[in-house]
Amino acid sequence: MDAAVRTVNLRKTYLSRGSRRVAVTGLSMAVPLGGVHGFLGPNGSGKTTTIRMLLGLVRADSGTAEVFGEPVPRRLPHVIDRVGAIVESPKFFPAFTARQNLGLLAGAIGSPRHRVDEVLEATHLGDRGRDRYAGFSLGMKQRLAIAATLLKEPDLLIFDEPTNGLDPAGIREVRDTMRSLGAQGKTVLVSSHILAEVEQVADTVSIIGNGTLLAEGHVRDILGGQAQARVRVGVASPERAAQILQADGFTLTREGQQLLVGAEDPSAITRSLAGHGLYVSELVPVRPDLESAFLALTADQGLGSDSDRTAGGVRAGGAA
Ligand SMILES: Nc1ncnc2c1ncn2[C@@H]1O[C@H](COP(=O)(O)OP(=O)(O)OP(=O)(O)O)[C@@H](O)[C@H]1O
Repeated sequence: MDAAVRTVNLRKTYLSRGSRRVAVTGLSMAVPLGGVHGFLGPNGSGKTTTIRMLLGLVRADSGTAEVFGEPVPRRLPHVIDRVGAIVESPKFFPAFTARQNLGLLAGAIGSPRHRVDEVLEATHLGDRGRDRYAGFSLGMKQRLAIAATLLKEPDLLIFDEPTNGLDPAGIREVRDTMRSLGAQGKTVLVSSHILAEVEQVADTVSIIGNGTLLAEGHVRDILGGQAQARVRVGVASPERAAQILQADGFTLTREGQQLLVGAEDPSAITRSLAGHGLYVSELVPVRPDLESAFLALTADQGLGSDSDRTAGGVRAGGAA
């Protein structure tokens, strides 16, 4: 597979208060070319450290990393023009308009002036270019940050938790922007600990915990591999229905008056119950989500034993 980013056995430790803290260990991951790739993990799992190593901001202890096939940091100067990144909140002048701020940046990096209007359009800020930065909502500020990374027409965009601190509307705006960049054929590597957010936008994901890879691939494959399809069944006599279904080999759990039944094909449930004179009033497939897959994966890793790593915890949901 051609990869925009590839790491092999990457390791990074920090010296902290006299002891070594392992941030990333044995991390081998690949980000395919084109589309949105979610980089998922709980707080403290090593996402920012990995991104910083890719950008040459932190040096790995061992292992290798490549961006567009070039080993980094050694050959980073050869590919850096193809990479745009937001790792920390970028600084803009509050009293300047969006267009003035981008114009300054374009001048500094040698991008042609017409790029300013193009990137404002690409981030749906075309009609806000003459507004002052100070009056922007958080979502608009973040989209302006994305606009700034687009000035030099990068092929790879790296966003570290780009929706942190945004309200649902801002999250949606940034998500739509990432989706449209991915659809244009750019590679967007976006880190997050908010699973619902990435699930809605990513084509592929890498999930890490404790600095190492837990799962990687297409979202649908990870969902398929982790969670059995379930169906919520409403029926007048749930107790009797549970007995019948269990006798027919279904696994299930009771939820009040309803049953959650493991089944790929809901019609198998109706067939089984109707055969005993029971008719369902409700039959709703429960979609397996990345959150359950993620929690199952990270639970195996004993996340939670290290108070530092889990200080922020895993935030599931939260997206609009
Ligand atoms: N400069 C540093 N010095 C010491 N330890 C650090 C440093 N940077 C990160 N760490 C530690 O390395 C581990 C990984 O941190 P990192 O920021 O890479 O994780 P993360 O997945 O990006 O977390 P978050 O979602 O909270 O940003 C954590 O235990 C963190 O405390």
